[in-house]
Amino acid sequence: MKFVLAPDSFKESMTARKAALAMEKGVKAVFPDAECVVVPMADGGEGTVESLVSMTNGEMIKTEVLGPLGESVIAEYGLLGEGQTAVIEMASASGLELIKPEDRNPLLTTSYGTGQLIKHALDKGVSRFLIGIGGSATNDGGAGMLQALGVSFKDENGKELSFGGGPLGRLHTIDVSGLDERIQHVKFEVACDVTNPLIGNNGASAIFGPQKGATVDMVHVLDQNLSHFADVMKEQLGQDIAHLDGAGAAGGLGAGLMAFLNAELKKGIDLVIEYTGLEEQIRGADYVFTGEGSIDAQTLFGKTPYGVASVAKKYSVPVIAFAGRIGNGVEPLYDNGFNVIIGILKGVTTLEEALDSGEANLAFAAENICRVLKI
Ligand SMILES: Nc1ncnc2c1ncn2[C@@H]1O[C@H](COP(=O)(O)OP(=O)(O)OP(=O)(O)O)[C@@H](O)[C@H]1O
Ligand SMILES: O=C(O)[C@H](O)CO
Repeated sequence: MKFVLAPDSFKESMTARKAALAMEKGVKAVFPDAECVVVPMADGGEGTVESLVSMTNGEMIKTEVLGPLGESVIAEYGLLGEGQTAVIEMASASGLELIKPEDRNPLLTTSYGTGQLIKHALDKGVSRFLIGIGGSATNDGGAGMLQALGVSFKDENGKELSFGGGPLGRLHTIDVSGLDERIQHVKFEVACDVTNPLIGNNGASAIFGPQKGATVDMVHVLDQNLSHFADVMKEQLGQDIAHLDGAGAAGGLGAGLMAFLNAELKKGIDLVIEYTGLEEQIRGADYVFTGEGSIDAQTLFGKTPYGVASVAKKYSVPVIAFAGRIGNGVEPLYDNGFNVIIGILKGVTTLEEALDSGEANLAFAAENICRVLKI
C-alpha cells in the first residue's frame, strides 16, 4: 500500500516536513509495511525553500546582503539537490519582518538584497531560479534588485538613482548594458502571492503600501512613481507590464522580474507541485494525506491542500486532509478532491497547548484514520 504524505506547515506548530513525518508515524503504527512518500509542501510563500531543499536533499546557503534599508543582513536561499536550481524567498533579503514597524518606509526601502542573492546563486552556476515573492518591505518596482544585477537607473543629470520607491519618480534613463550577461541563459519562474497589477486602485502601492509604512500621501507618490517607472519601461524597453496580473506583487518586484529577467509568474502551489514531482508520486498511490494548520473557506482559493487534492482527483486517489482547526464553509472542498477532513485535536485545550502537541496529535489522528482504512 502506498501513501503520499503531502501536508503544508501547520503555522507556529510544525513545519511541513515534521507534519509529514508525524503522518508517517501514524500510518506505520497500523500498516508497518506501507510505502510512505514524504512530500513536504508549501504554496510559494514562507516555508517553500525549506520544503524543496529537504525534499531534494539540497542545501541552504547563507550570505550577507543589503537589507531593505541598506543595512547588512544575513539572508539565505536554497540550492536544490541537483545543483542547478536556486530557490529564493525575496523576504529573506528584502522582507517586511526585517524592519521594525516604526522604521518602515517604502520611499526608502530597496529590493537590492534580493538581486544580490540572485547574483550569489549565479556564481554557484545555477541555470534555473524559483523566486517566491511577497511579504516585502519594498515598493521599488524591483529597481534595487536590478541595480544589484547591473542595470542602471539614471535621473536627468545622468546620476544613478538612490534606493527606494521615492527616487523612482526622477527616473529618466534605463541602461541595461551592464545587466549580468549570465541572466540571458537562465530561466526565472516566480511564485507570486497575489495577482494585483502594478499601479492604480488595486495596485502595489494602494493595496500593500500601508502595511509597509506608507501614509495616504506616500501611497499617492509611490503609485505615481511606479506609473512613471512603467511609462519609462514601455518607452525604452518596449515592455508594457503595468496591468499584468502579479506585476504589483512585492511592491512591483513582479513587474521588474517580468520586464527585465523575462520571468514567468505562476501560482506558488503549482510551482511547488512541479518542483516536488508530486504528480508522479500520486499516480499509483492508494491514499494521499494532506493538511494545514487551518482548513477553511479560503482553502479552496489555491491553498496547498487544495492544490494537492486537485492532483489526486486527476488520478482518482482518495484524499484525507488533517487540520488543527476546521473553519466554516469547507463543504465545497468535498466536491474538489477532498474525501475527508479531520480535525486533529483530542479535546478542548488552549491554543498554546494545541500548537505544542501538533505532532503527537497529528500522528494519533493519522493512526486512527488508518485504523478505519484497515477495518
Ligand atoms: N497543531 C495545531 N493544533 C491546532 N490548531 C493549529 C495547529 N497548528 C495550527 N493551528 C491553527 O491554524 C492556524 C494557522 O493556520 P495555517 O497553518 O493554515 O496558516 P495560515 O496563515 O492560515 O495559512 P497560510 O500559511 O496558507 O497563509 C493557527 O493560527 C492555529 O489557529
Ligand atoms: O509583498 C507584498 O507587497 C505583498 O505580500 C504582496 O505581494
